[in-house]
Amino acid sequence: MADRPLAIALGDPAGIGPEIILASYGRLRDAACRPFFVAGGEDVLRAAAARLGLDCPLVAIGDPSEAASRFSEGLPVLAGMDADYTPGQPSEAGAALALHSLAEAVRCSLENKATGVVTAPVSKAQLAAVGFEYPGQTEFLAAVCGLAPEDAVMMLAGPSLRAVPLTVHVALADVPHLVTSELITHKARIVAAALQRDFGIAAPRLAVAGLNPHAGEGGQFGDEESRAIAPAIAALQAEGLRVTGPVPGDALFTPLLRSTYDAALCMYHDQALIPVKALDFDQGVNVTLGLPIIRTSPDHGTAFDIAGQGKAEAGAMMAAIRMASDCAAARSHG
Ligand SMILES: NC(=O)c1ccc[n+]([C@@H]2O[C@H](COP(=O)([O-])OP(=O)(O)OC[C@H]3O[C@@H](n4cnc5c(N)ncnc54)[C@H](O)[C@@H]3O)[C@@H](O)[C@H]2O)c1
Ligand SMILES: N[C@H](C(=O)O)[C@H](O)COP(=O)(O)O
Repeated sequence: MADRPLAIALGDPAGIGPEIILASYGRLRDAACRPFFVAGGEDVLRAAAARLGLDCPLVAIGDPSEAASRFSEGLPVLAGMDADYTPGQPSEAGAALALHSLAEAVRCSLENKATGVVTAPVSKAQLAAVGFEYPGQTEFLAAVCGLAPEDAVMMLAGPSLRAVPLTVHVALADVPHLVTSELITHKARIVAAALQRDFGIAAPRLAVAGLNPHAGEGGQFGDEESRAIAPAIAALQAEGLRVTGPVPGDALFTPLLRSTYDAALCMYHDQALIPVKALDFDQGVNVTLGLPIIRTSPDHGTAFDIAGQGKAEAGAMMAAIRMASDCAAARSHG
């Protein structure tokens, strides 16, 4: 089923999701990329196109199986879910649509009607206001796939760097207690397997960051390196994985060191995400590793401050669609 489409989740309709989806369709329609459809939001997308003067025909579909044959006619949109389009003004109705669209896109993928999910940005605060019980979509995806939260691994990937946060949507004060050998070995194994399966890297090289300045300076600035990180690296090496570290966080992203690994395993959210967004913001992709389904997302958020103004760059959304398409190809050839 080479033309099984990707399912796009609309994201928060008050954010830049609608406009970057429309722009991505315009630029990818004739590219060597898998066809895709949007799970709901036909009125939202039509209003966004009108506001921004985008010439993007929409095609209402009743089932994902119609998407591939109609993709050249217009952007296929699964009928039946909608809300008002009020860019920059998030609402509970918009958050509810974002949640329905996400759930529907994932359902299509789990039922093999779609080949993977690309999620446009949501607001975690807005989702929480309508009862979403997860800190982020990564944790939601783990749950709907029947996995534990630590089995779904966030990776940010751009042309310059792939980086994985060991701890994700938690307070910085909680990080030292969450850095354990068990969590490091667990996530490193998932990353290595996913780099093989989805990215075609036969023998992935991982570099593991330290938590403290100078990776602890021999214990002077903290014991997480000696207590948890170094033992985890030794255990992974004993399994035959190509793992180095603990590497001081301020050295890990120099151009020279970046050339020595395929992914950096970082200890906390911003240690991993700052370098990717600094180097590759317009091409960065958030990909969830370890799931039975493919899931990618642009590396940025809802950008309510610029929504509906024609200022949003669609590069990261296009990169997310392309990466999902490439991962699907890698899995079908694996
Ligand atoms: N993939 C996701 O679903 C995702 C990712 C990150 C943050 N978020 C959510 O987004 C909301 C806002 O988060 P934030 O303000 O920290 O980050 P943000 O990425 O939304 O915005 C940060 C800055 O980057 C700009 N920006 C973002 N995307 C852009 C684009 N494509 N083109 C041009 N400029 C762009 C914004 O205007 C803003 O100045 C939060 O509620 C957060 O939960 C969602
Ligand atoms: N941590 C991500 C980022 O800052 O880019 C973002 O919040 C998305 O997370 P989910 O994919 O888990 O929603």
